[in-house]
Amino acid sequence: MELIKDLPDRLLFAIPKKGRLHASCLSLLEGADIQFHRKSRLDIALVKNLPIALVFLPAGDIAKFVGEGNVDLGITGQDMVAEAEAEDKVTEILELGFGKCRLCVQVPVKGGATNVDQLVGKRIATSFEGIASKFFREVDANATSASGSEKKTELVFVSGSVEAACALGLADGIVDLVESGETMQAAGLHDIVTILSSQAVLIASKKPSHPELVQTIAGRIKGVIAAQKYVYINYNVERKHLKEASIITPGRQAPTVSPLENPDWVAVSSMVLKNNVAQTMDDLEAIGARDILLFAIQNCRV
Ligand SMILES: Nc1ncnc2c1ncn2[C@@H]1O[C@H](COP(=O)(O)OP(=O)(O)OP(=O)(O)O)[C@@H](O)[C@H]1O
Ligand SMILES: O=P(O)(O)OC[C@H]1O[C@H](OP(=O)(O)OP(=O)(O)O)[C@H](O)[C@@H]1O
Ligand SMILES: [Mg+2]
Repeated sequence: MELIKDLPDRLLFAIPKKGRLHASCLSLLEGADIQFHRKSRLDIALVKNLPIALVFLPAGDIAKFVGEGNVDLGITGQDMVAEAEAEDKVTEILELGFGKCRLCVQVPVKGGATNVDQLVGKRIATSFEGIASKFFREVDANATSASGSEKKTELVFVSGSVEAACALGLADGIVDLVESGETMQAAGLHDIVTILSSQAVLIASKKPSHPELVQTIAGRIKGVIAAQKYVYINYNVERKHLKEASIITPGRQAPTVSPLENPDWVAVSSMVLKNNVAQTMDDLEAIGARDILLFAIQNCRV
């Protein structure tokens, strides 16, 4: 941290140092042309082409550091922001579209509880102590007012491999993340409640040291994300079908329409959502569009 104190002129940008979000963050930085060289074992890297220092921290600590203003900007999961109770202390600038998962109450498929009320007074293993205790305090309170019993659900902290806790006899249920559901199913568990949905986000402290640089980085990252989300489509269509074509590929403002030598035909180009592009091409073919070409977008500002 001494090195950080020596960097007053640089914006401090925290990146998860390992784990699920690390690789996607590095590719975002590359797409945003944030150039750096990280020396082996060093958790600080100076950016060569901007007055920024990257700080590599555990994803779980980033919300706290940004919330306290120790670093200006960071990428972490919305679950981590909630767990650090930093929702009011940071500004969420942008959802990044990766690290998507749900934080769920999970119980054994065989012989486990069928709803959360049946977990009152039982043991729950989790590494999300803050969120889980808030959730079960409410479940306990509802059970108390319904039945008069004052049982308290017990939380057992585990730092990883949470799914093993039930099989090992440590807990009757767990609170942990689910993405594909593979880990949960392999452990013989199923989810009975989703406490929150999460994805990676770009967050800033309430008073960043270089507000204009925060905007520059946010703009660049927005461009990289939009470029991943859209492709560029180009095709020829008979002028009489232009209205239908514009409905199929409306673009962000409007499609670009250019005349062709043959006055009955026009060339159309437009940005379209990547995840629906096969359907878009089918629809264009159905109205007689020809020479449909698709291009990847390297980067953009939209
Ligand atoms: N399976 C997953 N799919 C998608 N996103 C996930 C998944 N697991 C975790 N995440 C997201 O990534 C963030 C960091 O999780 P990660 O597993 O990298 O950290 P960790 O559990 O503290 O570290 P590690 O697993 O390396 O010990 C989580 O807070 C969550 O937002
Ligand atoms: O639904 P899935 O696609 O199976 O993903 C969910 C798993 O991913 C995370 O674990 P991670 O791999 O980070 O290991 P950890 O338990 O050591 O944190 C999370 O804690 C779940 O165990
Ligand atoms: Mg993990």
